[in-house]
Amino acid sequence: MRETWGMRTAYCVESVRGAERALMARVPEGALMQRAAAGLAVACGQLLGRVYGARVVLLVGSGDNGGDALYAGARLARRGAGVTAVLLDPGRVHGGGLAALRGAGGRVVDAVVGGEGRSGAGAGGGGDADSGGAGSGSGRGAGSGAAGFGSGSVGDVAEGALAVVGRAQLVVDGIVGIGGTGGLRPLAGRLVRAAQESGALIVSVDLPSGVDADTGQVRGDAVRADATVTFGAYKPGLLIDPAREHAGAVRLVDIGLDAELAAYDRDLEALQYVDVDRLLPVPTAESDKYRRGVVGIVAGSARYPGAAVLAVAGALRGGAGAVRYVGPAADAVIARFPEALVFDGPPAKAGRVQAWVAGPGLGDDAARLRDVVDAEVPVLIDADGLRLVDHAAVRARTAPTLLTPHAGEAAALLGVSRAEVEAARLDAVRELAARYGATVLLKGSTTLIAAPGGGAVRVNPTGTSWLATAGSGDVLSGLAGSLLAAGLGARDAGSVAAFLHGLAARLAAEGAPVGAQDVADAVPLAWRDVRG
Ligand SMILES: NC(=O)C1=CN([C@@H]2O[C@H](COP(=O)(O)OP(=O)(O)OC[C@H]3O[C@@H](n4cnc5c(N)ncnc54)[C@H](OP(=O)(O)O)[C@@H]3O)[C@@H](O)[C@H]2O)[C@@H](O)CC1
Ligand SMILES: Nc1ncnc2c1ncn2[C@@H]1O[C@H](COP(=O)(O)OP(=O)(O)O)[C@@H](O)[C@H]1O
Ligand SMILES: [K+]
Repeated sequence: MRETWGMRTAYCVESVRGAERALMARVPEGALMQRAAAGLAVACGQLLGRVYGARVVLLVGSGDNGGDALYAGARLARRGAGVTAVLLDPGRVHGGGLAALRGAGGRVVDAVVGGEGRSGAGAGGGGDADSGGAGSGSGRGAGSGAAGFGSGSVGDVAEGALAVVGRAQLVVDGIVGIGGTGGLRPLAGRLVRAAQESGALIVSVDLPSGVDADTGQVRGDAVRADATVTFGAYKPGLLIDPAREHAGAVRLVDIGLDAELAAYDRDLEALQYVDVDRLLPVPTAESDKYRRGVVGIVAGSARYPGAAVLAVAGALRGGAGAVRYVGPAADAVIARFPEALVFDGPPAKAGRVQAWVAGPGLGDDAARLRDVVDAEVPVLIDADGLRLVDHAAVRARTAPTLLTPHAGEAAALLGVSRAEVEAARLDAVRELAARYGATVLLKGSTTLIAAPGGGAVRVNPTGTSWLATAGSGDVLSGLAGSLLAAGLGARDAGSVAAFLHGLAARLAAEGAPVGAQDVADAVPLAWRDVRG
């Protein structure tokens, strides 16, 4: 799935809403929703393969997210699909959308016992009756919602609603989009579970209902979709776990928002192949090993010599002209990489170095680490280095600093639990960068890179869980340090390293387990893939 166009960006809800308001002032009423619904219907059609005769069920919430689902359902019904809308809050439903669906021959059932008939539809799903909650214009019905899903306090899910969901081929999740707060409410949860158990394809409208659009957090139940069709812009939650996992394959539908979004700061960005290609440090005719950069590696110990070897392995593939290893594992390093320069004295006396990597397998060697932190060149601190380092000394540094914690190390730095970091990665990486005045690369299922001055957080698009293997973080450290030595800024070095590292793991793994050395060995393949 190689993409040749540039940076993928994501915007928070506030920015999307602002851009939408500006655009809506220039286009006919309802035009944006029609664009969204058209894109949604096309995506559903492609997933179904054959629309004619397909059984499609729309889970329709009380806002415009439900409106999108209804208009898309109308389009599918006109192409011959059997479409049934399940209204979660029959008293509050997008009137124009409901009328469109009915006009196209779609059926309507109420989700809740007692709500039946208020939308003019019994559980059996007769579609001809008039809607109690729906007007014919584009606004929403104005019912009280007293017996509705929104209150979350009514009785049972109607059997008829569960039955249609159980028979669906495709379920469209229009429960809630960017207007949502918290996880799914109980009745929605029941219907979603039924959809999940039915084995139907599930397509979420704009976002999987129940996830936090801005942060990727999931507080409670949320839809697990096969695909999500999002409108105007990616939202951060679509790119960050745990929400990202809920989204399935994400498709962006252009509704004409780009020009308006240009007025807003991006919250998240993901480098693509072309961006990485532009950043890779390629030698020129004037290059020599010093001009290409020397990266110093302070890693490994008598107990963990392997970490030194792996960090050097990463560094040799990162574009620096020379790798200088400083520490007690020189024999192991030389045995594997005779091209490495080695030294067993203090880093300050090791000779010329344009960037340092300190920490993998370091044990308790705080003295060597201190030397590195005092150096006036870019420094990457990882693993044991993060545990040993003097926080005030990091904050006092003037040259770029890149910290590369996994969730456990980030949790220790922040004084919270690992689970809290994993649940709220974006907050954690921003907070760490601000607290330490350093660029922070937070590793894990979603790797994020934040700069100390704020601005867009980078998210790595190439990650793969094959990387969850001992020592692969050491390879990443060496790789990123090498890119620092070659002259990249800390944010670029971290994000390019993560991109190459993930790609290397994919290329090395091809669906089978790999070790950290295999990942290092495949970095040149990743490099060629990017340049090719
Ligand atoms: N603006 C535009 O130009 C365009 C917008 N578009 C579309 O509009 C969507 C935004 O629509 P929106 O603003 O109406 O909000 P929306 O996401 O439907 O939800 C709000 C409703 O949900 C409810 N609710 C809240 N939390 C909930 C929960 N956890 N579980 C269940 N329900 C919950 C809440 O009700 P209440 O809390 O009062 O019960 C409220 O009524 C956007 O995502 C995109 O799909 C596209 O058409 C493109 C053009
Ligand atoms: N579930 C996962 N999905 C994708 N990448 C992962 C996952 N788990 C770990 N990784 C990646 O694997 C590497 C592991 O690094 P780290 O935790 O430092 O391990 P080690 O200390 O053994 O080298 C990191 O690049 C991290 O982003
Ligand atoms: K949704």
